[in-house]
Amino acid sequence: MTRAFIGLGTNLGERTANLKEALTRLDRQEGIRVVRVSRIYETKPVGLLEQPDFLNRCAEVETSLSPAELLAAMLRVERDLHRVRTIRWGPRTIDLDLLLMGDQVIREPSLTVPHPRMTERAFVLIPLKEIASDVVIPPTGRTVGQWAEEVPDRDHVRPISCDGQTEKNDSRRGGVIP
Ligand SMILES: Nc1ncnc2c1ncn2[C@@H]1O[C@H](COP(=O)(O)OP(=O)(O)OP(=O)(O)O)[C@@H](O)[C@H]1O
Ligand SMILES: Nc1nc2c(c(=O)[nH]1)N=C(CO)CN2
Repeated sequence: MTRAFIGLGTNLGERTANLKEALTRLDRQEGIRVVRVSRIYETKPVGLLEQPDFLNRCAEVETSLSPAELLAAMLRVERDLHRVRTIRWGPRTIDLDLLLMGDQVIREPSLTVPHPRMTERAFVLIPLKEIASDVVIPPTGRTVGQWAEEVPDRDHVRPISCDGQTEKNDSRRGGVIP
C-alpha cells in the first residue's frame, strides 16, 4: 500500500457537490481508499484571473495501484464528472492533481510527481498542510508545512467548512467523506 495525496479543485456548477462526488467516486475505484480529507477552501483563481472562485481541498488515499494506474483512475473520475477540457488553467467542474505518492519522484511526459507547481500554490499547500504538515516533498527535503509558511497569496485561501476529518477512520469504506 502506498500513501498518496490528491488535490481537488472546482469552479463550475455545484462546487461542493462536485468535490463530494469526486471523492466518493475515487473511493469506489478498485485499489483506492480515501482515508483523510482537509476542509474545503474558497480560493481566488491563479493563472487565468477572469474566472469564478474555486473550491479546493486535499485528500489522502491509500492505494495498491501504480502511479500511472492511479492517474488513470483520477482521469476516469474527472471524465465521469463531465469535465470538459477547454482553456489551460480555465474553469472546470473538477480537477484532480496527483500531488505526492510516497517518496517517489516521477518525471515523465504524462506524469510528474510531486506535482510540479504544488510548492508555489497556496490553494494546494494550505489545505494539504491540514492533513500532511510533516510530509516531506521530495526531492526538496522540506515539509508541506515549511513550504506553506512561505507561499504567497495565503490570504486568497479561506476555509468555508469545518467538516474536514483529520482523524484517520479505518472503520468503513468511505467513512471519511463528509
Ligand atoms: N501530478 C499530476 N497530476 C495530474 N495530472 C498530471 C500530473 N502530471 C502530469 N499530469 C498530466 O497533466 C494532464 C492534466 O492536465 P490539466 O489540464 O488537468 O492541467 P491543469 O490542471 O489545467 O494545470 P495544472 O497541472 O497546472 O494544475 C493529465 O492528463 C496528466 O497526464
Ligand atoms: N484557486 C485556484 N486556481 C487555479 C486552480 C485551482 O484549483 N484553484 N487550478 C488551476 C489549474 O489547475 C488554475 N488555477
